[in-house]
Amino acid sequence: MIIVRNLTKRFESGHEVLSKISFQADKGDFIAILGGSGSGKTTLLRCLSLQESWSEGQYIYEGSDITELNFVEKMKMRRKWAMIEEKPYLNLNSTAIQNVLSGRYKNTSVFRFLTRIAAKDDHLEAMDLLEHVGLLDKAREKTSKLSGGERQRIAIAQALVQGTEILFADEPVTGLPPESANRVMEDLRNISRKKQVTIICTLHNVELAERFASRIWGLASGKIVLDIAARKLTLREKDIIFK
Ligand SMILES: Nc1ncnc2c1ncn2[C@@H]1O[C@H](COP(=O)(O)OP(=O)(O)OP(=O)(O)O)[C@@H](O)[C@H]1O
Repeated sequence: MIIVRNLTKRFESGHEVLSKISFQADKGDFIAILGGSGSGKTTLLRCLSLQESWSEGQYIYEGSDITELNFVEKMKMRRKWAMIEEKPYLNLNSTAIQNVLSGRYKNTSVFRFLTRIAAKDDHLEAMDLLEHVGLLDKAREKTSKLSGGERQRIAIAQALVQGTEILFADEPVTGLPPESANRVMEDLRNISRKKQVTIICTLHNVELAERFASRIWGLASGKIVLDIAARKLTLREKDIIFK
């Protein structure tokens, strides 16, 4: 469980980009963050994934106050989290399964890291994740031959092979054709439901948030102005978010 209280982020210029953000997120929540351009969506995701420092606020994960942890403890905590971006970082010359397994090497022994020899269990888990994202039949395919949507689904499997408990996704479907975007969103939903991974995802597309997420946050001027169980938004709610 994540509990955040009064997260505030100011950049050096003094510009307050996030103001007193508070929420609780549970295992298996699939949260879509909607908001206009410049509302602070990416900054919020970067703060929550500890890629940006905070100015003020408390961040509790599984009972530990993260803001009070030292560097090593924070690094250990971060191993349970993963981030996927609009353009996934994959080795296009490797096969799909090799890319998925490369997520595992971050948490593995030096010998395996150097030799890139995967344990049988890791291999089975990677295959299981490829099945989850519907790409088992493409496991041996070179990644350069896969479509944008398929690459994003490989990135999701790669993120999860680390035993990830929280997945942050920054605009994971931007630029994908509608069918591929639907498929990526469907995979994220399945993973949150079946593997109880907490997913926090920024989106531009309201309809995708309504259809696939379990919860919608509306962000405007650095504040959460709407926090509801996902459903079709009313015109008034859209106005509040995108005014
Ligand atoms: N490093 C930085 N220094 C100063 N201001 C920044 C920095 N990064 C972002 N900002 C500002 O913070 C605000 C929020 O930016 P952010 O990228 O989080 O918005 P966003 O909601 O993700 O926007 P978009 O949907 O256009 O990607 C913007 O006004 C932006 O100019």
